[in-house]
Amino acid sequence: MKPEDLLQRLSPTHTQKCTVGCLVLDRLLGGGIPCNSITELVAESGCGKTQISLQLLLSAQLPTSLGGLSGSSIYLYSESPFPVRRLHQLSSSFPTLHNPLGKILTHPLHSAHHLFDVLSQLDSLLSSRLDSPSQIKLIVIDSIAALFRFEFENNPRDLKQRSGLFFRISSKLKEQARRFGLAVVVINQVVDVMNDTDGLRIGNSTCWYTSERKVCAALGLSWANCVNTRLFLSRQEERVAREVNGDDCFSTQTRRFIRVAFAPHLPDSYCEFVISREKIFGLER
Ligand SMILES: Nc1ncnc2c1ncn2[C@@H]1O[C@H](COP(=O)(O)OP(=O)(O)OP(=O)(O)O)[C@@H](O)[C@H]1O
Repeated sequence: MKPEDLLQRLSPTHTQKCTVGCLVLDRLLGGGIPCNSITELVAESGCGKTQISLQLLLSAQLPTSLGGLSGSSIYLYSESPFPVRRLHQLSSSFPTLHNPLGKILTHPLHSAHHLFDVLSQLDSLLSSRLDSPSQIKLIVIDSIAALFRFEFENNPRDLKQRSGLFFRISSKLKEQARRFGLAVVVINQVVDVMNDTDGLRIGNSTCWYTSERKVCAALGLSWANCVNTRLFLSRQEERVAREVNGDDCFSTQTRRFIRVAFAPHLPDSYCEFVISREKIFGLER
């Protein structure tokens, strides 16, 4: 094999992608969420991280001719219970899928160590389903920050252990992603940036703005080095005026944005997106 062939094989530009279920969002992402690597969705609460993940659980089941991965998915969750009703609602936008909820395996997570144990146990399941109609092609972890929040103190010993566990978890995920051709999506939260000196430039920016807060991704620099692609979601409340019986009435409207924070295969770009009852979709600029 020539070096350039190896580069081509490993480059996310050439790897298989999983459609997000919307052409505008796929265009932003160069075709969708790449297989063989880890993609992280970072945002404050209520921005749409879980909604996008749920849509991915469905779009991954689409045939490859429609941008899907023709596969089942695993959803590992640590916070709220698995949102079955919402998934059911979103599935109405995928009428060609037969029993889509039956192709999503779910498992609760109690701690970061538990996540590592669950991932280690997944090897045999992933192997047994390889190249079968029920092969697993997507793993979603919702959310990684919640798992680490309570387990470690802010002292040098705990921080060292925490970084060690980041690398063990991400190495396991990357190994599985490459071996089984999986797309891996990890959800992360944000922390406030208190002053300008707090912000360390990671990717396209030192910090981002959401709901008029200055934030950066939770879990710091060590974890940032564990993911291949980071997508930042934000929201902004806007006052909208409309006339009712000759009077001005004001209401608030939430605008949501998705931005490439860093990715080996994507430029710094963003687009606005909408969460409707039926689906999540991007808006043309
Ligand atoms: N059926 C629906 N129709 C329209 N919008 C919805 C619907 N269900 C949820 N949403 C929107 O999605 C938002 C929640 O998104 P989501 O749960 O993905 O946020 P999140 O970023 O995962 O937050 P958290 O970190 O708290 O889990 C809600 O605030 C709401 O605006």
